[in-house]
Formats: sequence, C-alpha cells, structure tokens
Amino acid sequence: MSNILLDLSLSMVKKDEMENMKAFIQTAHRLLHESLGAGKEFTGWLDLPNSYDEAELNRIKYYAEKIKKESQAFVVIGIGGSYLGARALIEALNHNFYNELSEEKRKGPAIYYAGNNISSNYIWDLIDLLEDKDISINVISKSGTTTEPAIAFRVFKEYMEKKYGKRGARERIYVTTDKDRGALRELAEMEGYASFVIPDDIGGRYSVLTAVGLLPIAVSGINIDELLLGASDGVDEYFNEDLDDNICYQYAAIRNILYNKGKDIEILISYEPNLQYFAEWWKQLFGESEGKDNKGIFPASANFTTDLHSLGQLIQDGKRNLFETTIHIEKPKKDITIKADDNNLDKLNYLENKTIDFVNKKAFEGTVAAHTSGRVPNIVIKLPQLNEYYFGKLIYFFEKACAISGYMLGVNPFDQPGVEEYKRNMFKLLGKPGY
Ligand SMILES: O=P(O)(O)OC[C@H]1O[C@](O)(CO)[C@@H](O)[C@@H]1O
Repeated sequence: MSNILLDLSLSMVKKDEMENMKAFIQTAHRLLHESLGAGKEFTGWLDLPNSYDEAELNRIKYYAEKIKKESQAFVVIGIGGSYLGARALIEALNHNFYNELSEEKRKGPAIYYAGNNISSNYIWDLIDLLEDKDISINVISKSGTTTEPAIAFRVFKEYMEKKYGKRGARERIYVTTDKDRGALRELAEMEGYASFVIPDDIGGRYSVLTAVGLLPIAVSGINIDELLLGASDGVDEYFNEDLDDNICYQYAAIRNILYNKGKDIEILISYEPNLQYFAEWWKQLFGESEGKDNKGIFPASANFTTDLHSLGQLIQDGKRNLFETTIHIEKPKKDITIKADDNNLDKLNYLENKTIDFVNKKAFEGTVAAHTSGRVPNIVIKLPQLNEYYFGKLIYFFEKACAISGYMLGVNPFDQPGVEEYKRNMFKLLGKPGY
C-alpha cells in the first residue's frame, strides 16, 4: 500500500551513526509518552486525532457550512500557531488560485488573513477589498491577549457592527480561544459569539488539528475527516520506539546527528508552489520548539525550482552548514503533456510527449545530485499524493518528530519564553500600564 516514505540514502549519515541514536530515541519516546519530559502538560496533541470529540467535530462542520452559505469572504484573524496551520493546509490542498476562482468553482468563500502583522496598510487594503462582499470572521487566539490579532479584531469588530448592525455581526463572528480564560473568552460570552475551544494541553504551534485549524480548513471545502484519519493513522504508525521501524523517529534522529556535525540550518524544500505556507507552519513548529538555550537548528524554506535561481548558488557552493529536507509529491493532481512545435525555436522538441511533472521530477533528481555532490546532506520525505489523508499524517509526523527532536536536543519543546522579549520592549515603548 502507498504510504509516506523517508529516503535517507543521500543524508550522508552512516548506518552505525543511526544505530548509536537508538538509546536516545527510546529515552525521548519515554519522556513524551510517559509524561516525564519538560512541558509534559502540553502534550494533548499526541492522542488528539484518535480521541476527537465527535460532537465538537460536528459543530465545526455545522458552522463551516453556515459560514459557506452566508459569506463570500472569510477572514481568519490570528498569528503564529493560531493561523499558520490553517493557511498551510488551505493553500496546500486547494486550487493554486483558490481566492481568484469564481464563486461557482470554489468550494467555499475566499479566505483572507489578518492579525498576523501590525501593518495599517495591510488592514486598510483588506477592508477595501472586502467592501462589497458578505463576510464572516474567525478570531483565533489561545491567550486572547496577543497584540496583533487583538488590534485587528478591534478594527474588524467595529467594521462588522457598522456593516451588519450589532445583532447581525454577532451571527458572523466566530471565536476560537481558551475554555475559560482570557479577554477573548470574556468577550465571546458577553457578546454571545459562537465559540470554539483550544484545549489547555495543546500549545499554539501544535493546534492545527483542533478547532484552530479545522474550522477555517473546513470552510475552504477541505475534507477534515480525511485529514484526521491520516493523523490518526500517524498516531499508530509513529508510535514504535524501535528506530528501525519508525520513520518519524528516524527524521528526528538524523536532524540531531547532522546538527552535531555543524549543520545548523535545515531548508525545507518543495517543488509545489502551494506548499509555501506549509513550510511557514513547519518553521514555527521547529523554530519555536527547538530554538532555545542558545541551541537549535535554524529552519528555513525554499521553493524549487523557483529559488534555485536565487538561492541555488549559496546552497550549492556557500558555507557548508546546511542540509535539505525535500517534501516530494510522487503524483501530481493534474499533468500537462509537452507537444512538438514546428519551428522549435525554443529547442524544446526533445521534450515532446514528456509531461511537465516529468520535467519537475528530473529537476528534483538533478538538484539532489548536484547539492549532494556539493556536500549538502539531503533527506527526502515522499508523499504518494497531495491530499487530505497524507497531509494529515504529515502534520502528525512533523509534530511528533519535533517533540522527540527537542527532547534529544535537551530543550523543552513546548514553551517559547524568548518570544516575550520583544513584546516587553514594545509594551514599554507603547506605555502599556505595568511595563
Ligand atoms: O494564540 P495566541 O495566544 O494569540 O498566540 C499566538 C502565537 O503567539 C505566540 O504565543 C508567540 O508570542 C506563539 O507561540 C503563538 O502561536
């Protein structure tokens, strides 16, 4: 049966180096599964796909349908883990030009994002774009106090109330936040907004398979049952503590081996442009989980072949402190056959009857060969197809690999104390009371 596969043949790591990681992997496995590790109170994501509350799932589907019916545009307000996972999957699993499609062709409203920056230009332009559209909004914040989404929501709440009146706005505002704490929870109760809960034991960057991600994802027409099925199969498949039989743990182990050899930048590569935000989600997951105590691999991303024409030189020939992890999609959703041309001025007739995906795959093979000859270790994660099932499983694969990798690195993979530093300075400069 087809499955996600991990190809380590070009990772430049020897078999015995992997063997030597077995004991560390088993320790990390126990820290995670027996709740013995740092941040153990934030491991609710581990079994979530297997224990999903059916009633909650049905509520998500119900409101997703309501939003679809009532809206031409849907605005997701959130930052970091409170929007990246949703955006990653909405873009990866839909049409490349989803928002530009006609309403008949699209399976849901156009989806826009706010509260992920503090640019007045951005908010202004978004409001301008939404002027003649019927909209609904989903404000997502676990703490309920993050500045960026809080400011955006203040603007959008006023906008909605002007456009639809207080009662009408109430019907179109959806809140995803903590069960009982925070300003957003208080507001949701006070205003009577439909609301969803981010479980206490799941941090922002691990929350894509909760209502945080599932509501916006379902609104875009993606099958969330298939997504959860993939993740749920991942729970079983990536449980085995024997390194030989667990590709998720192999990925965690090899990252640590490479890091200890001075490879402190990992570039996540894809040959599909609509995986750009999947890479953004992955960057937060690994960056916020591992980058602490003066340690951690810097997670970067590139889209090939596009970036081969900008970053390719550096990867091939620059400082040898990086490795690549490619997400390789075996079968495209659609393909195009290249035809012969009578004039052949572009000299492309040698590709007659080959498909564009065939060329993309040759570009991948050629690139991996070039970069490994330039001493860049390459890890390849192969997915049979770009669909809900495999991406659900891949999400879980990375979440778990990240937790295991963080424990092997000796950090708490579930906190993010460093992020507070810029906030404190900003609050002081803004004159926030108490700072
Ligand atoms: O959901 P919240 O509480 O608004 O947080 C959003 C993001 O901000 C951070 O807390 C960092 O400040 C991330 O960890 C999180 O994903």
